[in-house]
Amino acid sequence: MLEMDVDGVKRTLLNIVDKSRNGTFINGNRIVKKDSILKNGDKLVFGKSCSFLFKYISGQGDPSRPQNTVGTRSEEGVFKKPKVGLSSSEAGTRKLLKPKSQSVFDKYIIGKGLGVGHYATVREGVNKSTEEVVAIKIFHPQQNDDQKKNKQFREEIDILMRVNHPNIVKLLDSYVEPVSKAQIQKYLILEKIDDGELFDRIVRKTHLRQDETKALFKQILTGLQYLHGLNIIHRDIKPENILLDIKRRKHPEELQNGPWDDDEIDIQVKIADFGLAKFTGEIQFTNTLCGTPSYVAPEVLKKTDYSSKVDMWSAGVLLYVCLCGFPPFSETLGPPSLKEQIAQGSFAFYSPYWDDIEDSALHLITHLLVVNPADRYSVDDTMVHPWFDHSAQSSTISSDIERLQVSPAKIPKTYSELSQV
Ligand SMILES: Nc1ncnc2c1ncn2[C@@H]1O[C@H](COP(=O)(O)OP(=O)(O)OP(=O)(O)O)[C@@H](O)[C@H]1O
Repeated sequence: MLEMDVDGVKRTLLNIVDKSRNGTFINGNRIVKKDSILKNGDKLVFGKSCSFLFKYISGQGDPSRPQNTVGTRSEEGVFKKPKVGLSSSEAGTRKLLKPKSQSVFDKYIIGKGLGVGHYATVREGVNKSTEEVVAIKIFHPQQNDDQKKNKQFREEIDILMRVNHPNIVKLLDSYVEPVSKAQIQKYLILEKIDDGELFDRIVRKTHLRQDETKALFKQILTGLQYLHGLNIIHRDIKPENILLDIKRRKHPEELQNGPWDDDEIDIQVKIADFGLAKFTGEIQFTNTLCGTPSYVAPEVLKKTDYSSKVDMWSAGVLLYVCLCGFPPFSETLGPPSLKEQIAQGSFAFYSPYWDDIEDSALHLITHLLVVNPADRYSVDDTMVHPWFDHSAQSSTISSDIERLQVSPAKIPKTYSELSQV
C-alpha cells in the first residue's frame, strides 16, 4: 500500500513492484523491474497461473477517491469483491466527504488514437453511463514533484473551463491519475471534433481557395476575438491546432452554408490545444518561450514581453500558408536563417503562386506579419479588413503590393509535397 499526494489530495493506493524473474503483467504489458499503481479493472498476471482482476473495495485506496472518503485502508481488502451495502455511519461519511471525482477509467472506455502532439496523445473515449463520445487528451507521464507543471495544468483547466464559444473546443472534465510511486498522468476530457485538422485539409488540397480561406479564417478570428476579450492568449495558433467539424451532405438538394466542397454543407472551425495558453491577467505581458518556430512571433523569439498580438502574427502565417500552401518563413528561403527572417519580418509573395490572389489578402498579411506588435493589426482590426468585404476593397487598398519573381528552387516545399516525402 502506498500513500501518495495526487494533485493536492492524499490517496492510498496499491503499488505493484516487480521483483520476479518471469515478469509481472498488467493488462498484458510487462512492468519489468518497475513499479506500477493498480487501477480498477486492471488484469494482473504473474507466476504460472496467477491472474487477478483488480478492483479497489469502494473507498479503499481507490485512485479515483481521496483518502478521506469512506472505508479503511486494510491491505487484505483490495482483491475482495466490492461491498454492496454501506453501514449507516459509512453512508453518512460518504455524504459528507464526497470524492472530488471518479477515476477516468471508471467513467470512460478509452479507445482509438485521434492525434499526437508534443505534450500529449489524444484518444477517443466513451462515457460508460451516457455513451457520449469524447476526446481524451492524455499528457505524457510526469514526475509528481514538478509543481510548475502541475500548476500549468491547473491553469490550462482553469482557462478552458471558463471558455465557452462555438469556435473553441470545449473542456468537459479533467483527471489526474497516479501511474507509479513517483509519477502521475493528467487527462483532459474534451468535446470530440470529428473531421480532422485544417493542416490535413491544406495537405490534401495543396492550398485553399480564397473564398474557403476567408470563411475559415473569419471563424478563427471570431474564436480569437473571444479569447483576447477574456485576456487569454492562445500562443500556439497553427493549422494542426485548428480542428474542423464538417456537416456532410445527405441529400443532393441540401443547400450549402458557405464556399465548401460539393459534399459539405457546413464547416465549423474549432480552435484546439490550450497547452500553452495562459491568462495575461492584469499584467498585460508575459515572457515564456513557447510555440512552434514557423508560426512564432519575433517578440517571442527575442524572449521579450509579449501580448495577444503574438496570436495575430501566427494568424498571419496561417493565412499565408492557407493561400499558397507553403510558409512565409523557411530555411529554404535563406540565408538569412528562419529565425533571422522572422526577426526581420522578411517575407515576400512569390509569382506565380500569389498572382491570382486579391491584393487585399496580401495587404492583410502584410499588416499581420509586422515585427513591431504595436503596429501589427489586432483581431478587431483584422475582422473589419476590406478583404472580407468586396465592396470596400478597391477604394482602400493601395496598389503597391508586389509579387516577386524567384527561382522555383528557392520556393519552400508545400505541406502537401512535404507529406509525400
Ligand atoms: N478535441 C479533439 N477532438 C479530436 N481530435 C483532437 C482533439 N484535440 C486534439 N485532437 C487531435 O490530437 C492532436 C494533438 O492534440 P494537441 O494539439 O492538443 O496536443 P499537444 O501535445 O498539446 O500538441 P502540440 O504539440 O501542438 O502542443 C491534434 O493535433 C488533433 O489532431
